[in-house]
Amino acid sequence: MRYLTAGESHGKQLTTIVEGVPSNMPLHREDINASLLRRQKGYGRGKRMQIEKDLAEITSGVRHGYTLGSPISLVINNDDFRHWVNIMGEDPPEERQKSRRAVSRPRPGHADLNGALKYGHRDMRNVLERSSARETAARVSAGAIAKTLLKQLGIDITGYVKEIGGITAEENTSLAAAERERISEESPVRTLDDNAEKPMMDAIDQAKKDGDSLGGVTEVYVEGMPAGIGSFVQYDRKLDSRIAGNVVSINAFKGVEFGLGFEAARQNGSDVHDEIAWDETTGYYRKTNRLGGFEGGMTTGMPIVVKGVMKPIATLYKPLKSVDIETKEPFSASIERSDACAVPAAAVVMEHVVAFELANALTEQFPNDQFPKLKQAVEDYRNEIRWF
Ligand SMILES: Cc1cc2nc3c(=O)[nH]c(=O)nc-3n(C[C@H](O)[C@H](O)[C@H](O)COP(=O)(O)O)c2cc1C
Ligand SMILES: C=C(O[C@@H]1CC(C(=O)O)=C[C@@H](OP(=O)(O)O)[C@H]1O)C(=O)O
Repeated sequence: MRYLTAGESHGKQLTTIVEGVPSNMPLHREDINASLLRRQKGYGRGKRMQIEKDLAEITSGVRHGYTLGSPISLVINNDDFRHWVNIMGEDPPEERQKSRRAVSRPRPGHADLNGALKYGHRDMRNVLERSSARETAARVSAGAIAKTLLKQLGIDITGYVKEIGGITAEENTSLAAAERERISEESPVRTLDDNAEKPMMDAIDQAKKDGDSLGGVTEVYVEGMPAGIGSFVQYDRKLDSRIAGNVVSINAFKGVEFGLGFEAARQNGSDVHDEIAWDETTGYYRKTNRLGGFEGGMTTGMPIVVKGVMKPIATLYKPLKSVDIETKEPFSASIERSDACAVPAAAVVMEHVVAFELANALTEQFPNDQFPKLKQAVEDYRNEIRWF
């Protein structure tokens, strides 16, 4: 499976094309829209999210609620486009086009300057429009299709917030614990709007007051992946590395950990590796899951536990210094709107990005044009490895 996205942040719409989804898999736009709605929630987001109401329209590849095996295309409208027609429209009236100011002031922490240098754009709007995390809505729509596939194979995946601005979700009341309990439900990632997460919300409020922003740690937890998915035989077939690359491809993500992650560097081997056991119902399993579900680039059959690190939002009300590319003069970046913290939304994005890579690995390992046959092949494999 693979997908491509297209679309500018304030352009007309986002487009996603997903290829390689087998035929005869039930798929409903409601499932995709539920995911999109979750991505829009979360304490700390700016005014843009009040304007958008993300809904995906399936424009090809699905008929009467089943996939056809042909490419699935999806479109999501940018409701904000109506405010940007003169700037982002294909054919704005000429007099307005003349009065339109080029963006010549690159924002630190964004793609603006590097993208301008690379593509030769003196108007950095040509960079920032596409580099915006608006694109993550399209990625979630692709991931929602993958999640539908995984769910029908008995694989549940959920993403949640672990940490914001150095404040960790407490284990007992945490988003993590609550989410794990509800893992097989529709998994509405909590949106930092109840008392358990009050310290995080306070920290976001304080950052906002200070004109600052916060990052954090998100975690994705996957149950039900059979052992042996991925491969050790070639570097680019290692599934953990493919997941890591995909996580870091999300806007503002700077690091990934599996299981104990960086903590493993500070432990003895006997406190890091997971002993192997077997019983009739489960087959092989690990007594602990400190490695987070991967050994040798392949799944172990234990839950996959992967964390992502999101840097604080780059656009700050407390302006950072930069240089105007026309005058070469320094300036302080001023802004009109931005998120103060997008970690809850990013947890949903990460969940969908990981889901896609898992679905991709499964369809590679059990290639079949027809979903019911793929499902049977996965079931046969599960039975086979239980008694291996
Ligand atoms: C869901 C989400 C929302 C984001 N919202 C903003 C925002 O409002 N302002 C901002 O400066 N960056 C925001 N970002 C991050 C930027 O898109 C990102 O930092 C920028 O494109 C540069 O890419 P890099 O940080 O991966 O190097 C957001 C990221 C995500 C995942
Ligand atoms: C539009 C989304 O996120 C945007 C990502 C983003 C950025 O710089 O990445 C900047 C903000 O956009 P704007 O400049 O229009 O306020 C966010 O709202 C979204 O998540 O759908």
